[in-house]
Formats: sequence, structure tokens, C-alpha cells
Amino acid sequence: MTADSAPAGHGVDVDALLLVSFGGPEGPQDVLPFLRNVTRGRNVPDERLAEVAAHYDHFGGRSPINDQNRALLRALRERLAPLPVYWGNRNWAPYLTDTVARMRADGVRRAACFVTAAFASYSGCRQYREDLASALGEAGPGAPDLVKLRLFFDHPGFVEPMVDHCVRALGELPEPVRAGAPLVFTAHALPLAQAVASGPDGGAYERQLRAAAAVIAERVGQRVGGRHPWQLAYCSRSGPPHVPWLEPDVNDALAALATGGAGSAVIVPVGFVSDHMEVVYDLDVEAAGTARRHGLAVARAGTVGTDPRFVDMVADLLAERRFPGWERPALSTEGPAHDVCPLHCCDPARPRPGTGTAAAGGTGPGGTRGPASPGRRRPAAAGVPADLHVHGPG
Ligand SMILES: CC1=C(CCC(=O)O)c2cc3nc(cc4[nH]c(cc5[nH]c(cc1n2)c(C)c5CCC(=O)O)c(CCC(=O)O)c4C)C(CCC(=O)O)=C3C
Ligand SMILES: [Fe+2]
Repeated sequence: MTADSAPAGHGVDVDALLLVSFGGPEGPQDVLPFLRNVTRGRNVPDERLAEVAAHYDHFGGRSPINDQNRALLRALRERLAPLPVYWGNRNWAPYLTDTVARMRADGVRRAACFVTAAFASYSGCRQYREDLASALGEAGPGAPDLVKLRLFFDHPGFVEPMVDHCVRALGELPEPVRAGAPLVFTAHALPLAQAVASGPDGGAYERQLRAAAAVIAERVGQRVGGRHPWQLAYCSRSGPPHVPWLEPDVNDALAALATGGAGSAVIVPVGFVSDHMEVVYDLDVEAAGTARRHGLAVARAGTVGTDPRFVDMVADLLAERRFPGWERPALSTEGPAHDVCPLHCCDPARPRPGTGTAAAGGTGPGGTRGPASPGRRRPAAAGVPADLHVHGPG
């Protein structure tokens, strides 16, 4: 039985899919307005914006991300036909607000939302729910219900293509330094406060990254018939130096590997689903440059992009919500992720159990599951606004 031919159960029926992504500039004149959209309300100094703008200038002022999403949109339309598939971004056209307005005009009643972020975090999950909620607010009465599909960090449709990409990258390393080459899994750095607050009980971003990396590394070892040690590192850190962020930075991790005597490494951008700017600049230019200066041979593993298994995964995530009892594959003990984010999920300002304070300034992301038992819902503290729901349960 396929996702398209199953009998209707008591699941959530949908009449469209909405592809939700970050967006990026498409020419030099877009770069600053795009960066202002990304950083709106956060007082990012102009020097930082200029520094990031220079990364885009390196590529003619055009991010590859929108073309990559156009390709994913085409693949999803083909896979899901006749279901209509729409596309909207947080930070650049087509903006979610315009897309949701168009869906309303087209008479869409309920759409499933596939967000191009695999891991729990404010930027990767909650902020997209805020974006969807505000697009609904702007569209007004008659706007479609929006149902966000679950996070997919350990879904086989994500893990298996990444295993292939790691195996291929290992093959690109010079033969003498290939055996036992360390796998350096990378994801976007987060301010520690956001990492601490990620997921329903905190610390989910790093736990999910480690879970996905462990599964991928294990399968790579099985495929090539040899063990490859792995570690997690972070790219694209920004923000003032006195604010703590997740560490180590990928550049420091590569330098430390070289100092420790490693001859090579594979950089695995597990935190991203396409080769956008944070990959082709921050990893392929910056981190690869660091490696070269330290005499470390590196290869970079590809991202899932439009791999047919990844496209099938979206169809399966949709089927999970439409048909109760549909298999919910998850290859690690961290998954499958929840369908509906509980109150305060990924909210950096959430009250912390026992302290009555927000997560900011908490301890490290590894040991931050608060004293509350995971199944118990904390009562909403006075003054905390009602949480964000873009849809009702089931
Ligand atoms: C978790 C995460 C993902 C993965 C999940 C997801 O995909 O959503 C992601 C993706 C992306 N991040 C991207 C670009 C940027 N991220 C920035 C800034 C930030 N990202 C953050 C986190 C994440 N980011 C954070 C905590 C910040 C700082 C605070 C803030 O600003 O929220 C800035 C501002 C400048 C700077 O300070 O670096 C830019 C330009 C692009 C587009 C690339 C292209 O154009 O091809 C993509 C896909
Ligand atoms: Fe979340």
C-alpha cells in the first residue's frame, strides 16, 4: 500500500502541501534587504551584516537556496500529484504571507506544512510556526488550517541518503588517509539559550544531532567495513562574543584534528537539507580553507536535496498524519518526533521548572532536562502568552 492509495481513516485530511523554507537573495540588490529580514528586531550591527553580505557577494549576490527549493517543489509536485503543492519562505519571496493568502483565494481548506529543517530549535521549528501563525493572521477569516509535519532528523528518508553521501565523500579522500578518517558532523550554531530551550524538555537540538550522527556513522562503518570516529561541530556562528553559543566551531574542530595527528576528515552538513550558502561558503570556502592551512585533507558530504528517498519521506510524513496506524519510522531512540509541539516547545523565553526563570543563562545543553518528569506538562506561568498553535490536535 502506498501513501496515496491507503483508505481514509480518522486522520487529518489535507487538500494541499505547503513547502516552508528560509529563503535567500537572488541578486546583489537583494542581499541587504534579505539580511535585514533575517535579523529584524535583533539589533545586529551593520558590520556583521556587511561581513555576511560579503559571503553572498562571493557568489554573485545569489544564494542557491531558492533554486534548490524550486527543484524540491517540482519533485514534490510530481510525487504527490494531484495534490497541489505550494511554497513559501520566512525571509524572501515567495513570502509565506503571500503564499497563504493565495492558498486562501484558491479555496484550500487544510494544508500540511513541510519545513526544510530536520532538528528542533527556535529557528528550525518554533519560529516557522510563528511565521505560519502570522501568515494566517494576515490572511484573515477563511484561511486554511495549517498542520506542521513532524521533524525528520532520524527518518530513514533523511538518514539513508546522508549515509550514501558520506561513503561517496570518503571515496574522494586521498587513499592513504581514507581509512579511519573522522566524520565531522556540522549544524548551524545556536546561542546556548536557544539550544537549552530546544524541544519540549530542553536540549533537543544537540541530542537529536548526536542521535542522527551516531546512526549515520554506524551505517557508514557497516557500508565501508571499517570504523570512522565521529564528532559534532557547529558552523555559521554570529552574535556578540560575550554571548555563549554551541561549540566547538567547525574550524576549531578541524584545527584540533590536525594538531592531534589526523590526516583527513569528512565534513558532513547533517544540519542542512540542501547545499545553500551556509554550506557552500561557511563549509566549502571557510572550513575547507582552515583544513587546508592545517594540512588536513577534507571532503564534504552532500546534502539530501531532492533525493527520491527524501521526497518519498515527505509523502510518508503526510500519510502518517492522514492515516492513523501508518508506520512512523525512526532510526534512533530520540524519534519519532511529536506531531504537535507542546506548550513552550523550543521557546527560549519559557519558564524553567523550579526556578520560575527563562532558559537564558542555563547550564550546558547536554545536561538540561529539568527536574520535571518528561511526561508532565508544566503549568503556564502567569504572564506567559498563550502558546502558538497553527492547528488543533488531530
Ligand atoms: C538552526 C538554523 C538553521 C537550520 C534550520 C533552517 O533551515 O531553518 C538555519 C538555516 C539557515 N540560515 C541561513 C542564513 C542566515 N542565518 C542567520 C542567522 C542565524 N541562523 C540561525 C540558526 C539556523 N539557521 C541562528 C540561531 C542565527 C542567528 C540569529 C538569527 O539571525 O536568527 C543569518 C543572519 C546573519 C548572521 O548573523 O549570520 C543568515 C543570513 C540560511 C540561508 C542560506 C542561504 O542564503 O543560502 C539557512 C537555510
Ligand atoms: Fe519545536
